[in-house]
Amino acid sequence: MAEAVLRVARRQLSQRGGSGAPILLRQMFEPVSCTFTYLLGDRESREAVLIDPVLETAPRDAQLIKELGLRLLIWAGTPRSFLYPPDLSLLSLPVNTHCHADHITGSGLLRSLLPGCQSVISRLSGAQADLHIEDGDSIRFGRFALETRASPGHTPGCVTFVLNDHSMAFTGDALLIRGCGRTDFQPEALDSLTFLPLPWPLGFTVSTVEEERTLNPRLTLSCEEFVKIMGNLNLPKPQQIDFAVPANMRCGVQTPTA
Ligand SMILES: N[C@@H](CCC(=O)N[C@@H](CCS)C(=O)NCC(=O)O)C(=O)O
Ligand SMILES: [Fe+2]
Repeated sequence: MAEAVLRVARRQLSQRGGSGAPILLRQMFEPVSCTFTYLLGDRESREAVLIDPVLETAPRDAQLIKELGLRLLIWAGTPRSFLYPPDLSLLSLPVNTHCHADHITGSGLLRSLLPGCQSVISRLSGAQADLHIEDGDSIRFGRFALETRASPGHTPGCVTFVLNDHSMAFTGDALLIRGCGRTDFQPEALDSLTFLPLPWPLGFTVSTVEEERTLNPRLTLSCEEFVKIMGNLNLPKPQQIDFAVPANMRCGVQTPTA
């Protein structure tokens, strides 16, 4: 069994890094699907995790990981916005990480570009991966760990990753800055999302729970109002959905394209 698998410990939500060490953090952008990819690393052990890689930018991410002298343990399917929460009670409720509909994950290609790294996604996503995680699982990298919080709503398999010092949360499409992910892909998940009502990104890349609670218009809606609004967004289908979802159910493209 690979080391990365062993590093995913079950039910360790209360565990903290406690080192106070500064984490290596890079936020990267993929402009076609407007996806943020996050690289988190431990400067001491050089172990790293990549959240939400995109197929087209996987070579960029692999190069950066090599340039920084990092060893990628896993990638993790997830978010496009992150929060610095003064109060994590909101985030202990459904937020997200999921099988994407707007782009093909870069995870399959990264497995080829960085041999030894392993793909990770939630079991509830139903997608293939080297490693499936569930609510409460902790993904360790060096002195840090990401705690997995189930956050259905945008999709039933969405999860949010909370850094174990509780300084950051990677929420994905369920909770966007001033927004939230659409709920018409899997409407049965809507109930859970009503706890985290929100609107849409305005170009911001970082926010806080307090800020969203205050400034995110949908946080003040009643459940009924929220359900009504989400049911009447009438958004067009994501352009890549018809081939991105089937590909992502197989962990993306498995071999480098010519
Ligand atoms: N135009 C984009 C798709 C836009 C879209 O549907 N985004 C999703 C998140 C990605 S699955 C979403 O939940 N949007 C919320 C909203 O309020 O728009 C494309 O064609 O890729
Ligand atoms: Fe999505």
